[in-house]
Amino acid sequence: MLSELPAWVPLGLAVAAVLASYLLWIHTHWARRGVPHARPRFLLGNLWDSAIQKRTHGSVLQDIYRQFDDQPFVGVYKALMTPVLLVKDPVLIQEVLVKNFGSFQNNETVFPAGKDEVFSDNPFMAEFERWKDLRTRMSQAFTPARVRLAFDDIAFSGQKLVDFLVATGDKTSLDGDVLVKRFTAHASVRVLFGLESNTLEPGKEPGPFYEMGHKLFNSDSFMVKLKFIAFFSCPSLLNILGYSFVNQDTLAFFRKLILDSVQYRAKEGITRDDFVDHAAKLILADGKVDDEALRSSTARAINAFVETFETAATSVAATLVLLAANPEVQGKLRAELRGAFPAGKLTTYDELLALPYLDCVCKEAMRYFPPGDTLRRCCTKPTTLRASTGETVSLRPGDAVYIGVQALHHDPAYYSHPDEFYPEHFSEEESAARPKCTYLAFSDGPRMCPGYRFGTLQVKVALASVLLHLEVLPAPELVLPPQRDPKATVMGILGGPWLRFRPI
Ligand code: HEM
Repeated sequence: MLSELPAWVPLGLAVAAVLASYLLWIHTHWARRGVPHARPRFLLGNLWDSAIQKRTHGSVLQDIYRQFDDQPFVGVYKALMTPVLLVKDPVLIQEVLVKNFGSFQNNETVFPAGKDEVFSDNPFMAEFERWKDLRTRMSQAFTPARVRLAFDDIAFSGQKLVDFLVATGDKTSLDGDVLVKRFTAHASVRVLFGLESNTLEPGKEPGPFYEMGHKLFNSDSFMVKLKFIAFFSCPSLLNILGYSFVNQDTLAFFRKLILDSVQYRAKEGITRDDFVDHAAKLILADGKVDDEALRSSTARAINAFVETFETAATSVAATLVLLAANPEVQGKLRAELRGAFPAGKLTTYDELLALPYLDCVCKEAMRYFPPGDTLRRCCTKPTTLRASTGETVSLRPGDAVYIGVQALHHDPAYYSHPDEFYPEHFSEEESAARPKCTYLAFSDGPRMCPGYRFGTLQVKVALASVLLHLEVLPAPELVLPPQRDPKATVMGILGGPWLRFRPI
């Protein structure tokens, strides 16, 4: 009977059997390890809705986190059934981020050196050996002393923001994202390059610094958009799509900026302890331009600019939206600010940072909408995680581990009013009662955000400047209650953070 079948049939059956075994194998990764796991969709896994930008990554993970309420960790599958361990127990989270950093030194997606002229030199994307040097350089640019020195420049930009809003008046709806990026671009250009930009001129376009910064994460190119989706959902696809994200116009713009500034300062004998001065020492050897130093300084300049421009801006925009939606919190914050700065002008760094309610509001906004809603690590050394409840899970190099920041930040076990905007979450008593690693807006451990002081200062200056002079109102276009936009690369508000500002 068998001999009557065409020759390809047994071969086809064998291929089908191998394929079926393979599919069974990849769909049972967590079951075979005895790890509680979410039931995946065939080949698409559990996180597909975020891969197609239907929902945010943080909210998909939050559902799984809540579904496995009493488990310290959960097995999850990404697209094509790539397994990921979602770590929920704060003790284990501390283990991954801080105590056992030696076994989790890399982020999930690593850019090989030189693949992208800019992002390959960003500590966030760098593999451990290169990370050490890049991280040190980035941290040196944002030491506490340097952040303190930056206060006057940022406060100046805060006043420009107020002037811009007063000139605009309360009849015009403004996209808070564009508005705040005009402010962060203005402040970053002053701090990093010692230049005055025209990003905050009323009635005018935001100008090239805004355009260049905005394009870095919000490219018009379909291919770059696809690469960002792959970056978060299926990093191995970048081996096919390529790792190059930053376009040549942006590179050329910043290269020229650095070179012109360095040469101008050398000619005029100007020194100013900032990014350009440091670049000058590397780039100009005996009056000649060192091309490799110019390349790496340009990459560092763009990375510093993008970090100071984008993430803080998304936080400020989201906080303004939350304040517009919660006028009583806004009123209480304004009262604190007016008490501290009766002349309507921010005086000193120390006075601004000493304000307790401003601190609570900033932390609460980043709890409610954490810009990084998921932390993604890669296991780099075989290790076993042991939960406080006794369960263990063994991990091998290459295994991905996720921490659901959004889920933790909205867990009623750690926050008394998890789904409300409630700054009292950060009162001394509530903060003291919370276990470590349950507030991760800036993460924790050696890979914690090196710009947290600078980012916090930008957020506080922007909020304090605006609230001292203007009432923040929801524009008719604003969707309430505010929600995160699943299509945003970093963080966005669904429908746009539309606001109006009434001078008071
Ligand atoms: C409100 C503003 C900001 C927020 C909420 C924020 C948040 C974060 C978060 C959550 C991470 C991930 C850390 C991890 O993977 O464990 C991160 C990493 C990073 N951030 Fe920020 N950030 C902000 C502003 C800044 C600024 C102003 C800089 C400029 C220096 C900066 C530079 C970086 C870098 C270089 C990394 C990668 C660190 C590494 O992998 O070693 N960030 N940030």
